[in-house]
Amino acid sequence: MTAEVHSFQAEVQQLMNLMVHSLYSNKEIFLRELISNASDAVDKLRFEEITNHNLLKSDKENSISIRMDKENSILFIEDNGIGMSKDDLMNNLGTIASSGTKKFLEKLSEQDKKDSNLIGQFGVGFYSAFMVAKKIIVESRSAHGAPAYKWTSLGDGSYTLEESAKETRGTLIEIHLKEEEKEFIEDWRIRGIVKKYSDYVTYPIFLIETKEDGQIEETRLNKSTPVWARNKRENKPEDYQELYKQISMDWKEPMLWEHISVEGLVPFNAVIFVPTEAPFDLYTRDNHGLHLYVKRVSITEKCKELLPEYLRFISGVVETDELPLNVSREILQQNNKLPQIKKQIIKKALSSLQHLSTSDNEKYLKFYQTFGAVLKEGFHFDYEQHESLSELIRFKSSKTGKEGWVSFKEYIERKAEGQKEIYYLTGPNFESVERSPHLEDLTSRGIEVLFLIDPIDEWFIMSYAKHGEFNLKSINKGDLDLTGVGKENEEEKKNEEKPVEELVGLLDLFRTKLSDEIKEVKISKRLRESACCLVADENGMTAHMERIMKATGQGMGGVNKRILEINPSHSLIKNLADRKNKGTDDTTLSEWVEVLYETALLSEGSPVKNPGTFAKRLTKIMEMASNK
Ligand SMILES: Nc1ncnc2c1ncn2[C@@H]1O[C@H](COP(=O)(O)OP(=O)(O)OP(=O)(O)O)[C@@H](O)[C@H]1O
Repeated sequence: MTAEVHSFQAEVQQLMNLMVHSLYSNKEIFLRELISNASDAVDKLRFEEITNHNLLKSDKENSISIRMDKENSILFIEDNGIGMSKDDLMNNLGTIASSGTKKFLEKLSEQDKKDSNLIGQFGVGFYSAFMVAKKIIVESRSAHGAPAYKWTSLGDGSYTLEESAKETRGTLIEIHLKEEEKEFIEDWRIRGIVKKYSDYVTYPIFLIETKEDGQIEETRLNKSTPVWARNKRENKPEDYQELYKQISMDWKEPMLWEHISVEGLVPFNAVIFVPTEAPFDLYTRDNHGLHLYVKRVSITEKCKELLPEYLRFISGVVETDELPLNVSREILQQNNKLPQIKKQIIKKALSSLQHLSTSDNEKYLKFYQTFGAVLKEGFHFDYEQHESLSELIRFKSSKTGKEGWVSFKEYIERKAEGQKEIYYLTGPNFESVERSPHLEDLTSRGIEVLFLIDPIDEWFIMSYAKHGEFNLKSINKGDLDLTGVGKENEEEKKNEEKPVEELVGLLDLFRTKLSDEIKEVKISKRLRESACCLVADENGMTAHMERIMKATGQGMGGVNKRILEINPSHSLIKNLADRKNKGTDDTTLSEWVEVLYETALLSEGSPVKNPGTFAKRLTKIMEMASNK
């Protein structure tokens, strides 16, 4: 039978060009990728074997073997796993199977493509073998029994398919090494690579060598028990690092790992990892989860039932013997043992983060800057963990400066005299809240204000209104009574004693003039330097929240009116009150009132309704002032 010629899908060709022309120095990872595929194939076989007794049998134990033909520089990697039919070969090795790889390719800019290190960071599976191969032959027979097929490619845009005489189930891959990559035919090199990357692989990896006397020698290269099932003391840091690379496709070292062995009611072993950097799909990923094994059989790679969404940056492996082997993915959702394992995993993950925060604060803050916003989602979804989560979150504040951080604990330790609430201000970024007029009185009293500047914070605060005995109090919402809190302020005392009658006329003017825009005008207790500011009702929506709602298409129209607070000791307010009381023409005063309101809008980061009119009014007022 003649071979059929097929073209690769465009993206595959793109990926292969990347591989073939890659200057990536860590080419040895190709073997890790092929071994990982072989191990997956045996996993799949074992999983299917439980329910399907008609699969082709193998006379060897489930394993992976590596052989070399030194004379012709060919490396053979063979497994007796599930194998591939002709269609499988076309679908798996002619298109891009993994959607992650596809996204990776889409994400690569032209500039990035020149950065060969990305290859290593991502781990691009089977095709990485083209970094070292001038030709690859894959002979495979599906365990379902269809005839075997042979796939051949030079990595040049096409591949051929023809029937093969292979009788045993599984896959045999021939890597015809490029002239300059012959180091990979040396057995010391192969031993080293397997040890380095694939020591944890569940199935035996054999090196098969023909000795000078013709004897065939089989040496097992990997350890027999996977990392998670061994005693912690037997494992070296490198064991965990390698396991991480295998399961996460992340080339960077993990930031943190935790080996969990639980004996109780539902015994299980697990290793969980926190990455150093955020995966590109951290906010969009819906395929988070842990790799679940039951009695060494891989059940599913992303078991969502084992990990809450707010810990979706964690990857890892869980093995338990407490589930039936033939557990289907649907049954997993109803299984009552998984929630118990999940609970333990959450507990361990949070406590190991807590431990990191006390043992290496710098490293913890790096973690927090990368994953803190995701962690905060937990306040909404996991009431039970509020206490542990509250120990883990950090804030910028009026005292930390832009680079610093403060925890709830530190905040409370340095609270001001008489302080019974935790004060916070929400906003889109540090700059916008740092100079907010709402801070003035608090700052002058030496009271620290937390800056809630993550987009998620408005939701966080809805789910977490109290920390211990301290209510969390927004400083731009409702009344703010700071009597007796922090440093007493002489200025403040004077204000309180001051009669407000002289402001009545001006307040009325504000009310009539701005009745469409604001809910109320009040005398402020929170201002020192600014003439006025806007605040939300106790239960109302802050300007920041309103902007978020609008951005997410849930605008509230004109319904959400705020309160304008004016500073009775500000000379501008005093002058305006004087003018009003002396009966100055309302139309001129109205202009001032409008401009004051508009500056309050600008200082909270909101746009003015009509910038052109605002500019004209301001110019007119400046002109009047300059004439004096
Ligand atoms: N030894 C093998 N036995 C059976 N199927 C295999 C084997 N090697 C590869 N495959 C099939 O080819 C597919 C593509 O492999 P490839 O390594 O490119 O991607 P992947 O393993 O799915 O994803 P990743 O990008 O995560 O490595 C696999 O999903 C699998 O279905």
